[in-house]
Amino acid sequence: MDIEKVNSMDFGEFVDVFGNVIERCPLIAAAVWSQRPFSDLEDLKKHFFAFIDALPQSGQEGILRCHPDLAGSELRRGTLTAESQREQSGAGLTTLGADERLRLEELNARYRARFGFPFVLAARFSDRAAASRELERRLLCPSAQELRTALGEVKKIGSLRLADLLRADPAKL
Ligand SMILES: NC(=O)NC1=NC(=O)NC1=O
Repeated sequence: MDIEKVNSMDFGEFVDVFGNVIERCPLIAAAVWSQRPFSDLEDLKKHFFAFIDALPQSGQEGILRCHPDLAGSELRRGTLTAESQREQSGAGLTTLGADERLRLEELNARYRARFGFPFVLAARFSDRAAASRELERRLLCPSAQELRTALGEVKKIGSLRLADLLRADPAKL
C-alpha cells in the first residue's frame, strides 16, 4: 500500500486499517487521521509516536495496560488480537513448557504488582529465553526509566505493524 492510498482513506477506513497499530488503542489512529496527508511511512509513524509522547503519564500507562501478557491467559484462551497472536507465536511463546509458562506468569505478576502495568516487549525482536531474561532485568529498573523502556517497546511493536500494513496489498486488507 502506498502513502497516497493512506492519504485518500476516509476516517472509518483509516481506523479499520491502522486501529491496532498500537495494541487495542484505536483512539490513537482516530487522532492521527486528522494529521493527514502523510509524506511517507516515517511521517505516519512520527505522528503515532508524537501522540503517545504527548500523553500524560496516566495515558501512557493506560496504553501499556491495553497489552496482553506475554504467554498469558489471553494466549491460552485464544482471545489475542491477530497481530498479538502472530507476534507471540513467532517468538515461540505458544509452545512453552508448563514450567517456562509458570515462570513467565510469576514474573509477569511481580512486574505488574511493581509497576502497575504489564511487561511489554516487542516479541518479534525476541524469543522465549530473551523474554524472561528481559523481564527479570527490567523488574529491577526504577519506575520512571521502566515506563520509558516499556513505551519504547510499544513503539517497536507499532513500527513493525505499520511496516507490515504499508507493505500489505490493499486487496488483502
Ligand atoms: N505484553 C506484551 O509485550 N505483548 C506483546 N508484545 C508483542 O510483540 N505482541 C504482544 O502481544
